[in-house]
Amino acid sequence: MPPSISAESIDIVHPAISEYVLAHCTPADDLLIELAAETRAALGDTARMQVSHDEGALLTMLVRLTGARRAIEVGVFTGYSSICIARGLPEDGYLLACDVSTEWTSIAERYWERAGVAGRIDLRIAPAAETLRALPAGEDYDFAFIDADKAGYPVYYEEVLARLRPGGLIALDNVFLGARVLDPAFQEEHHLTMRALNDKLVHDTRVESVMLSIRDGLTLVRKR
Ligand SMILES: C[S@@+](CC[C@H](N)C(=O)[O-])C[C@H]1O[C@@H](n2cnc3c(N)ncnc32)[C@H](O)[C@@H]1O
Repeated sequence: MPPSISAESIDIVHPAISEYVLAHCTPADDLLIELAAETRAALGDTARMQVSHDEGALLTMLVRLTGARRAIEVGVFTGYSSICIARGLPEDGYLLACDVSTEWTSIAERYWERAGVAGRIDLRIAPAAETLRALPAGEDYDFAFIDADKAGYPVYYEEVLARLRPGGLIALDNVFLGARVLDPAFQEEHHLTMRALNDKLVHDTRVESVMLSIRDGLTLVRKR
């Protein structure tokens, strides 16, 4: 366990570095910029759930680098990350997109159409644990992005891993919980769950993993 720290006392990434990083990625296109703006205008502070541009660009790159054809997203919101994933897939690629909100995903569906990726995305509105458990057994998927309710992460991880091909990749978002994983003052269920999952991944011999300090922390897990 690293030394405990007050979550309020640190910036995970210094704001100046954050700004510099954003200015030095391939820029977001007009559609993603418009989606981010509409999400902010419609949902205010809730828009913070959306992945940042650098993280979205990383998702597209990871999907391309793994040569993924079939992907899963757990946590769609208004569709920014699903567009980034779908764009990395080939024309006949497939993205299973899980969420519980028709309100938020109705925005996503509009933007998927406009991005020309709607045909690749299969939206399932139901608790993701149910959707994943109902998938047939078999290592059919190449890539997964987990970015939904944090208490559900251990189940999402196990269900996705069981369906991932060897060499496939899972990306888990928000593994720092705003640095609260380091601060023992935070003892709610999702804090305990994320701490335990982060610790478990280190010794999980089924995979190799690396925790990246991009944004709120992104762990990449490659199935052996
Ligand atoms: C952090 S947001 C996802 C952000 C999205 N990846 C993006 O970049 O715009 C989390 C999403 O998880 C969804 N969610 C929460 N609980 C869920 C559950 N049990 N099953 C599926 N989705 C869930 C929420 O409705 C919300 O849209």
